[in-house]
Amino acid sequence: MAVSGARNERGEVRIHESLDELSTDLAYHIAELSEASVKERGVFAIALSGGSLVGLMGKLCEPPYNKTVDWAKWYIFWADERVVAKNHADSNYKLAKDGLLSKVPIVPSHVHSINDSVSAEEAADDYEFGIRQLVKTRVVSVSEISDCPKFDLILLGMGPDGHVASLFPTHSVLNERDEWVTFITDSPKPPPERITFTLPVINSASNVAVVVTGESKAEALHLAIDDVGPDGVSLPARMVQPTKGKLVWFLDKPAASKLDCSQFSE
Ligand SMILES: O=C1O[C@H](COP(=O)(O)O)[C@@H](O)[C@H](O)[C@H]1O
Repeated sequence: MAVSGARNERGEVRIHESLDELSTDLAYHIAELSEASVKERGVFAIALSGGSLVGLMGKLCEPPYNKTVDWAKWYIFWADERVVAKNHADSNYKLAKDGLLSKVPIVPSHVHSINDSVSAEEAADDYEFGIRQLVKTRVVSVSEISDCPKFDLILLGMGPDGHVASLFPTHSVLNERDEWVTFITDSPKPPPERITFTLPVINSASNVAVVVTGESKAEALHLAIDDVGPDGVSLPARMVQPTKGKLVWFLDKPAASKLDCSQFSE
């Protein structure tokens, strides 16, 4: 059974016995948020990441969710994308298409992937423009306290270095406050060219879920979640602090192995 505990501004932490248990909990969480959002707004605007996350969402393609989720109301975005062709092995779109989108009845026009035939800078501008149009029509809500889009759910992974989306440690894009979507051409993790949601957009979401598995991420997770003083301040994963939204961490035991669990409640 997952151990859950409210941890001040670091959100709710759910530690799972196995990846199977984590996947079950994650699918349940996403389906619940989808239902609530469709009931309240008539749509569900969800932003995906790449990496290990997509495989862990696999149970959404199985019963009961393949039938019970209102897929026609889903609008799909990416919190980050690699600027490569959509059929390239590094494409986050391809990963999601192969692992999820092709297995459930999502409306093709609701899938908002990047323009892969332009530069990273143009792709970021173009992606932001598209989101602005959807904010105008309220497919994506708007934050009451910033002019940012308010996604119903942003799903993030975290790298062993503590990066989330394509926001890498010490990179200047961590300071971006004006753009919704920005770009980098020097990612320390290949491929180098990427677009990414900025922190103000991530922190304006109604819900953010960060999915982290594996022992290689335990130290960064400790810095991201525990009270570590100045050591963690500049870690991108620690900068994920939704202003009004709910933050939930979905962890397996190896990833959580360096957390100070004394503050968790069952
Ligand atoms: O490069 C990326 O890495 C992160 C983490 O990936 P993971 O495989 O270690 O889970 C991912 O969240 C991001 O979307 C992706 O572009």
